[in-house]
Amino acid sequence: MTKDELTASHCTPRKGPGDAVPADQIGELAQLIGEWRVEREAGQLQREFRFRDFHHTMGFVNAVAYMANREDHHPDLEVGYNYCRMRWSTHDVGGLSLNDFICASKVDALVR
Ligand SMILES: C[C@H](O)[C@H](O)[C@H]1CNC2=NC(N)=NC(=O)C2=N1
Repeated sequence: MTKDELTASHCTPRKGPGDAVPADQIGELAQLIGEWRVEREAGQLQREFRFRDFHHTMGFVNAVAYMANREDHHPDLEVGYNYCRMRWSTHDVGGLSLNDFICASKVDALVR
């Protein structure tokens, strides 16, 4: 898969351990979202974004929220004046599903 294909993909319902990304496929997907930290043990993707001020931070957060609602897949956010720390994981899978990589890639496209 290419980065563009990942970004253009959409989330689908993924439930249960059978929908987790197999360990031997995580590396290949991780290469496509190189700015994210892939925490295999915790089963999550994490990235920190920095902004000029609160207006820019919240513009980004709102764009992410809009995308997440459309995809029905939602990040954990830690937001401050000029930063947003973001984590993606799939609760229904208990770790990483393809949905997490899709959404991380879509977020990358917002700040490109
Ligand atoms: C029914 C609905 O698809 C699920 O509750 C979705 C909503 N958003 C979600 N977001 C995340 N991050 N993980 C989930 O498992 C999840 N499940």
